[in-house]
Amino acid sequence: MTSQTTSGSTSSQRPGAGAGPDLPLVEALDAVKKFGDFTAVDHVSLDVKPGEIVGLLGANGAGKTTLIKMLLGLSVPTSGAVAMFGQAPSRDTRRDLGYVPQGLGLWEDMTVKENTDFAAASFGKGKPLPASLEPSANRLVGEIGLGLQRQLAFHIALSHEPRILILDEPTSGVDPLSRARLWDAVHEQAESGTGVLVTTHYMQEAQQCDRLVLMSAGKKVTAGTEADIIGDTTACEVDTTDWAAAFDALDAAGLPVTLAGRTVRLADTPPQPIHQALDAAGITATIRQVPATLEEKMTSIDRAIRH
Ligand SMILES: Nc1ncnc2c1ncn2[C@@H]1O[C@H](COP(=O)(O)OP(=O)(O)OP(=O)(O)O)[C@@H](O)[C@H]1O
Repeated sequence: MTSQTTSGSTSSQRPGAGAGPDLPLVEALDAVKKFGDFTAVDHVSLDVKPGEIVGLLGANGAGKTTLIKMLLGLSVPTSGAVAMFGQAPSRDTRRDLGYVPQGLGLWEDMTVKENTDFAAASFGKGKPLPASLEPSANRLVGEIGLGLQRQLAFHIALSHEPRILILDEPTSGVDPLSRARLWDAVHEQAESGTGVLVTTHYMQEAQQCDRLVLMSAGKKVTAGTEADIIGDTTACEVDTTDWAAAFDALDAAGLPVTLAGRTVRLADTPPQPIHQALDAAGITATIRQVPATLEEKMTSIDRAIRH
């Protein structure tokens, strides 16, 4: 890694000067961020290479946004290093960055067109509004719906053709159709070589990423492809005519039972305690061991850490 921490001396490299196909566009190496005695990010390493979509997952407060702010150069690591295009993040490196923060970062008292014009002037290039935003061009951003606001923030983030796109929960509060469209656009970007780092709470979105990094309480707790993360973890599916009674009995026994439709499932639990709880409640059922889903694996990792 050729970077310095954001507080370090300047690099002789220009943004992207050494960025070959496999060199990271953004990178954190053993990054730590403390707020007083509280450690929000605890020795986390992560990178995003051209053309890949990396999903950053974790419950509220896991440290995702704090890590992103360090990668962007908006917050200085307490220790460790962060780099963008092989050098310390700066105003210069941010020219090749598209960033949609959780709060969207739009000027609400300016019109849609004024927002895009302002961004185009700042970056020295821009793109015309897409057809879906054109009818709202002269409306104040504060007066259009959240879905259109998100589309606008995404359009602005892509207008200067960034080499890295960082999206902090880009689809929260967005309807399923708009979410699917946004993900189409994310894939299109990645196929053209842009690296994408995206935080999300939605497992269906996590499954669209090439690699995943899961954070919990500031730490990176697992990373890899969906298959790497699930590994050989299994879940038990309970086949019974009375799924509601089975659910209640397993829940009362303190087992980690969930419902997928009407299918009763228990992740990371051997069949024996399930049989015992069902027998005790007088419920006849067949138990099948099946591969765990990504969500079940994530939940079980998180539960193990918290206990
Ligand atoms: N400036 C700050 N001062 C003190 N604590 C902070 C500060 N910024 C973040 N934190 C704390 O650091 C922890 C991580 O916050 P962060 O926003 O990075 O989590 P997150 O994973 O992005 O969560 P969410 O999904 O809710 O956005 C939280 O406990 C938060 O309260």
